[in-house]
Amino acid sequence: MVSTLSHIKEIERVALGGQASGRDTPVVQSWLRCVHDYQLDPASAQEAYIVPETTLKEHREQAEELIRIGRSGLETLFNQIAEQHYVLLLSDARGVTVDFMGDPTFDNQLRKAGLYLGSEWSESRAGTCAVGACIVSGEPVIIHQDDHFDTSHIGLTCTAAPIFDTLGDLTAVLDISQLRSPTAKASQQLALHLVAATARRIEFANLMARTRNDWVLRLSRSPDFLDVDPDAAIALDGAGRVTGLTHGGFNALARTMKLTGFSASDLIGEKIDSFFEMEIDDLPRFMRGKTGGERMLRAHDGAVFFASSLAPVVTSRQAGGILSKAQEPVPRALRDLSLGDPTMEAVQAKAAKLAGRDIAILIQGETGTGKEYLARALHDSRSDGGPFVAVNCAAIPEHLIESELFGYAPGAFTGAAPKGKTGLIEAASGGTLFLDEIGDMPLALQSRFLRVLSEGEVVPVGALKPRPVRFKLVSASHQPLQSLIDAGRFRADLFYRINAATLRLPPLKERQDFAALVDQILVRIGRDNAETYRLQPATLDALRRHDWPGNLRELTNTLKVAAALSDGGLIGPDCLPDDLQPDRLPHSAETSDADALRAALQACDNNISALARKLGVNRSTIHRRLNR
Ligand SMILES: Nc1ncnc2c1ncn2[C@@H]1O[C@H](COP(=O)(O)OP(=O)(O)OP(=O)(O)O)[C@@H](O)[C@H]1O
Repeated sequence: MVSTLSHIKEIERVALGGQASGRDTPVVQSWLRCVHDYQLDPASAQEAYIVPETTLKEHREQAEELIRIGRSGLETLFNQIAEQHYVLLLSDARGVTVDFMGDPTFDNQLRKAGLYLGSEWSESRAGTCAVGACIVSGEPVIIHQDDHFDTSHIGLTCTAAPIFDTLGDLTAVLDISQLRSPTAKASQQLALHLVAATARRIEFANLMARTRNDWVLRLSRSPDFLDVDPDAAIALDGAGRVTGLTHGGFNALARTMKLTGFSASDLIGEKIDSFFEMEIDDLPRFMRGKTGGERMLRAHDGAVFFASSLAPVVTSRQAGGILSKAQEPVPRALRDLSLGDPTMEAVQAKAAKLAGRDIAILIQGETGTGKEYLARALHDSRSDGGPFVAVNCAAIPEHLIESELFGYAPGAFTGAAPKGKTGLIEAASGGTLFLDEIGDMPLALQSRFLRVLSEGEVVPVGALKPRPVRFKLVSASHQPLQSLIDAGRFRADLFYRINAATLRLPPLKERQDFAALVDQILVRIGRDNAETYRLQPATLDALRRHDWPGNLRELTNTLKVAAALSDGGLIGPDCLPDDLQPDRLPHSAETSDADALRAALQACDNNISALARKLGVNRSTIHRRLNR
């Protein structure tokens, strides 16, 4: 084994841009994050950290279902490896070990080494380690002996694989570790294979437990293990839309689309026939008992899989979208979010699960898609209340944003209020801090904010003492933060802190519940004006044809104006702005040709005004069409 000193020197050399001697790329990347992002010092050894009993209880409660579902997989794995003196850790997405199996004879040594229940293996605390590196990269990884950053851990060998939930978010990490191991890293390849296979099985068990009302399509490249240990699994609703998937399922679908840079949640709601040469009615064809040949399934990119389908356990569909895919009740504040759009239903189900948890949420979506609306709904769903403080990082001038966010001490600078000022971060303590357009936060403030998140304290400008703060963080951005990171304008470590889970709002023009949304907004406007509004069919047609670059905000404003211009609450197309005016008759079947137009006119006793009223267009439009 290498000496402590040479290990420290190697990390320092790598941090200064030097070559690493035969290290794997994930190890080098993690070392660089430790030095540059978390400012860890390789020369200062920190023993493993075990969280206090009460904190562990909270983490275990949050991971309770996963622990239950994963238990049999963990036991099987442990039986395979216990003789080699491996221990097994299941950590949550924050790196805290919530389940553990090891040989009790070595309890003391294992506890001291941090291979124990409650140990925290986040990268920012423990330095390069398998659990931490796996949380950051989302990939299986071996961190062997002096791959570890901290010299306290360089005796250990640790191998970890991620576990993703059915909507594609990393929810846990499975790790197996040994106190002592052969020097060669290659000795751990079998361990890597075992953790990755167990993680895959846990994801599958989780998908099966959560999608009892749906079909499950299992896929493998070979027919032999298709029914017992498939490579991938995808849950589908009665209309053939994706409602959940394992990580293997995500990879399989992503490969058929030949797309990169998108996440599993982008695939939720997509129809299965956009990936494979099959319809929903073909699912029974792939059930058990069919021959291998009958179960072949071709993807649109030409790849061939063996497919096996499982019918829903409960066939009655829940009406109204009030129950999420996991059959958890959706809190009242989140119920209005989707009126039948599959993508929004997935967002709603995910939001319902996240709302009560202390998990930092990032909402992505074009301008006006309802990011703040969703942030507030998440806040209103929490039983512990507290203030909701919304800050638009793009709207505050750069020279003011620091004092606005952090506050300042009395006399901190010329022109400051004599009593000082409480910052918005502190004002959100006990509630929710909503940071809109977080991509516009200046870089220097990003580092300060990162410290607030890691230490749970805020230091106002000019103040000497930090003040404790505890808030739920919801951030939003209309720009893809990954591209800001690539451009050096956003810190990657802050990105990981604010983005424990992502909710992605679809643009309005892609929503399938458009008409219901229009109705809902009109009911709200009607309530404010003590009026009842109705739309002429042609008005809805015109609304549907518009592109809505301003999304829900533009739609809400358009409907407010249209309601104000309506006569007796009936909204005709003439109440819409110029760019939405139908310049020709609607393309409906009855009016698309001359015969249909004549028939429609006759039905109105050849009264052009009556036909124009019925179709919701101007009389001049009818005249123009008749002339043509
Ligand atoms: N689910 C919804 N149902 C009805 N109206 C909504 C919904 N979501 C948002 N709105 C309305 O759309 C408008 C824009 O919403 P919001 O401000 O939340 O969007 P945003 O994405 O935060 O916008 P920006 O990117 O400009 O900050 C608001 O008037 C809001 O009331």
